[in-house]
Amino acid sequence: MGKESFRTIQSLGRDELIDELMEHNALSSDLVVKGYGDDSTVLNHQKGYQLLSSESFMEGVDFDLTYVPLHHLGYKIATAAVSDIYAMNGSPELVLVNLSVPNKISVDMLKEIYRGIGAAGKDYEFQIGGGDLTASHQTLGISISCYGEVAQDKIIYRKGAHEGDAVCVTGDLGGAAAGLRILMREKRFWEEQDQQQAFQPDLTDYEYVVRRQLVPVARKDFIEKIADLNILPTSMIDLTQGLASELQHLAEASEMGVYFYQAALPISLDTRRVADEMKEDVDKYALYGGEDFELMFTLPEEQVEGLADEFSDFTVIGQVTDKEEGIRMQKAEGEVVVFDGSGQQL
Ligand SMILES: Nc1ncnc2c1ncn2[C@@H]1O[C@H](COP(=O)(O)OP(=O)(O)OP(=O)(O)O)[C@@H](O)[C@H]1O
Ligand SMILES: Cc1ncc(C[n+]2csc(CCOP(=O)(O)O)c2C)c(N)n1
Ligand SMILES: [Mg+2]
Repeated sequence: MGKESFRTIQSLGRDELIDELMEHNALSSDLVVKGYGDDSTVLNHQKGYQLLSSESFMEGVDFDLTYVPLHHLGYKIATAAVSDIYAMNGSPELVLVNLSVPNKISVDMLKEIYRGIGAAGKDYEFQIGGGDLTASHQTLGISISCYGEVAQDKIIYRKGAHEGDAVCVTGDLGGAAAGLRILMREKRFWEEQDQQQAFQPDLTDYEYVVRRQLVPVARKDFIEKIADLNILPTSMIDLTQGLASELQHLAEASEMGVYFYQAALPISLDTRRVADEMKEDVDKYALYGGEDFELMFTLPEEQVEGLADEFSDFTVIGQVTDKEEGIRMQKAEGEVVVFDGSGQQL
């Protein structure tokens, strides 16, 4: 391949890259209700729909073995995979685990990863159904594919948001990014120590954010609550890549715009404290940090109160608008900023 034709992956961006790769897909099976482009792939099934999601973590890119306990790693990747099933209002049933293992990883270390996946299996109620195991030269790679199910009349896509709907998020945002900042800082301290063995970081002041980074929890509780209350959001997505990017995904799929309020972003005090310490803007953690695994959903305005009466762990951050309005955020001081196609603030 000539040098002129070498296009870097960065030059395209993630969504464009996936679109281009998928041009090679030759078949569209009757089994497939929604191929790629939502949180899970949707297949026909006698009783409803089958859901498939997949998640890959690479050492050095998605986790760093110097500060990630292996059982947490197992739990976290399982959380990421099931979160995409919950984001379709489904329930996970089974996972396949693919491991690429370098020599530096022992049997006991792999068992620790599986202990984490097993603990997630208990919490989220899935079975480990199999997988694949291969060697790797340097870095550990783990990928989990999750199979889940949802009734046909209960599935929630990214599309479906209506003008005027309230835009809501569960939990609080930016905590995982704050936790990552702390862990990276401690790693730097550790590397700068002469006697590295002797150094024991004290993370007790940062327990909440470090947990948000290392062992995030997928919102099974929310999915169960809306089932109980017979509430069906008009659209939903999980917050893996940060609010800005996922707002873009939801708005695009729904062919709508969103107007939201910076002051309404739910951010915990622990997260704010870390941003202050780092002299960073805490809203950037929420907007661009990712890995919170909370759910964002849209709900007709008149149903918000009914949900709020029974479930308190969610926040209305704005409303769905016409597509032409784009994605806009009203800052605390009143100024309105527009987000462009890549989810970056203009
Ligand atoms: N290599 C790939 N080939 C084909 N489709 C892909 C590929 N990678 C991702 N996709 C599809 O693109 C869509 C978006 O995937 P993406 O991983 O960005 O978000 P996601 O499924 O919500 O997961 P995450 O939790 O990682 O954000 C999904 O429907 C997914 O199936
Ligand atoms: C060592 C290390 N480097 C970076 C990160 C941050 N990180 C990993 S995945 C992700 C979201 C996108 O996920 P996806 O690729 O699934 O969309 C983010 C922000 C980390 N946790 N550890
Ligand atoms: Mg997702």
